[in-house]
Amino acid sequence: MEKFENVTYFNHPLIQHKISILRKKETGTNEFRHLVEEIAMLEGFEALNDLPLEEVEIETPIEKCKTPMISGRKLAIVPILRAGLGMVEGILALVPSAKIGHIGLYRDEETFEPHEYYCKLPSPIEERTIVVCDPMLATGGSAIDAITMIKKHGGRNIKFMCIIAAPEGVKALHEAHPDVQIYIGHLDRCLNEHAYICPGLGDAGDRIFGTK
Ligand SMILES: O=P(O)(O)OC[C@H]1O[C@H](OP(=O)(O)OP(=O)(O)O)[C@H](O)[C@@H]1O
Ligand SMILES: O=c1cc[nH]c(=O)[nH]1
Ligand SMILES: [Mg+2]
Repeated sequence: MEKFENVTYFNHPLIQHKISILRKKETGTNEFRHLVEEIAMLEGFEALNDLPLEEVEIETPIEKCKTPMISGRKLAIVPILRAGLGMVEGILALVPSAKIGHIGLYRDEETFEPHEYYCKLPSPIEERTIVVCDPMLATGGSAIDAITMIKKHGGRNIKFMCIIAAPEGVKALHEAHPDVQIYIGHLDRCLNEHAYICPGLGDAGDRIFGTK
């Protein structure tokens, strides 16, 4: 797989271990949901390592002092529905004041093309750091369309966070949006004839919500 400057792969053992449990077909809905949330928090810890700080004056029980606090640009978390919803609480645990947008996309089962059914973003979107999340980056079509939509609304500072990616999706997303920082829990082997990630974990939305 070609190396791209804007792509971060997590090799932390805790993330890798949790992803392995996610993959198991016997992992049930409740455990699956908790794992997705925990992985999102661990990835978010790294993905948000460039949030700007400012020195703020506070008073400790001992004396007044200046101390760093997160400042300036505000955060928007934008899950791609449905499966991206599973990652929101994990990121919110790190930045509870973040605003949340939603982009509704589903992939046509035959053409694998994404179809939009919802878009609501917090304003002013152009002043926010935006974390788009979706556990799966397969062909890349959904992530590409979601980010195109956000840019049309004025979003500029965009990060994309996923749990499992296929090489095809990473390449396509990088080529379509080279300005977007991409965070990937694990890079899998390839896509199959149904555009599912191999070995993957199956349909993330169905596993999070217990559908199908
Ligand atoms: O990279 P792509 O080839 O576009 O595939 C990835 C998309 O497919 C899944 O969503 P799905 O269409 O299954 O919708 P759901 O989350 O509602 O189940 C997944 O959560 C991504 O959004
Ligand atoms: O493997 C895949 C591909 C797309 N969407 C999923 O949920 N899983
Ligand atoms: Mg699905």
